[in-house]
Amino acid sequence: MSDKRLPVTPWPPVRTEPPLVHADAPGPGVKLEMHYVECFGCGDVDNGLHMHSTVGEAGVVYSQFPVTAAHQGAPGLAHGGLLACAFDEALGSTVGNLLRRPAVTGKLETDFLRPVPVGTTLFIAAKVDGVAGRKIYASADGHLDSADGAVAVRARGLFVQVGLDHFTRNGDPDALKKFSQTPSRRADWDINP
Ligand SMILES: CCCCC/C=C\C/C=C\C/C=C\C/C=C\CCCC(=O)SCCNC(=O)CCNC(=O)[C@H](O)C(C)(C)COP(=O)(O)OP(=O)(O)OC[C@H]1O[C@@H](n2cnc3c(N)ncnc32)[C@H](O)[C@@H]1OP(=O)(O)O
Repeated sequence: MSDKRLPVTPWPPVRTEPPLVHADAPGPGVKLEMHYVECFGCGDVDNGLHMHSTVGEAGVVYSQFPVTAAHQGAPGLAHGGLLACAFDEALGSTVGNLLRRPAVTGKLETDFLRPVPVGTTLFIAAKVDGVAGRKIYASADGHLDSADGAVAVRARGLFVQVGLDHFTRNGDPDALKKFSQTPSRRADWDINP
């Protein structure tokens, strides 16, 4: 397949430092827990994406999105918005777990290169590409049905580090308590850039 459709803009788009994996980050082979039970991407939600992620070598996090009939856009095919959601989850999980810096998606771009049929599983490989202050750049490839299957979707995201008060102030005042109900989550994250 020609790469003519892929972005030609430099990535990351600004000068960055290499990502510093946190000393307490889960290591290769560790299966990541859902970050929040009500998360549409990784939580225990009816018709959610039910994504599972595992830390790989060299700062890569592998996530799987099993595409079901509940995720259709066109008949028999995954909805593009839900595919973008899967990448938001995979990239956010990579940033959150490896850097242990609370961050939200500022920008997410996706290239849909091949259709993703219902019944397939998208194997997503994500990594952090660079950090510039609060700005964290990450990217991922989504492969059809196996880790080395054809690339169907590619994504690039900018995550912006926030204080934990972002979630209590803008969302649920009990957000931190709810996050911490997932056993591996603690409110003792590094919150300063
Ligand atoms: C999410 C859970 C985290 C909870 C933590 C606890 C446990 C988690 C554990 C593990 C995590 C695991 C999994 C996470 C999985 C999935 C995560 C899904 C994430 C989401 O789904 S999250 C929802 C969608 N997301 C939003 O709901 C954001 C709404 N938004 C805002 O809340 C503000 O907009 C904010 C905070 C983004 C920035 O606001 P702000 O005032 O703090 O800062 P400011 O505007 O100055 O931006 C600072 C620098 O970023 C540049 N910048 C910003 N936006 C840009 C853009 N679009 N394009 C280009 N550059 C951009 C500026 O240009 C500036 O750059 P510079 O410094 O160079 O000037």
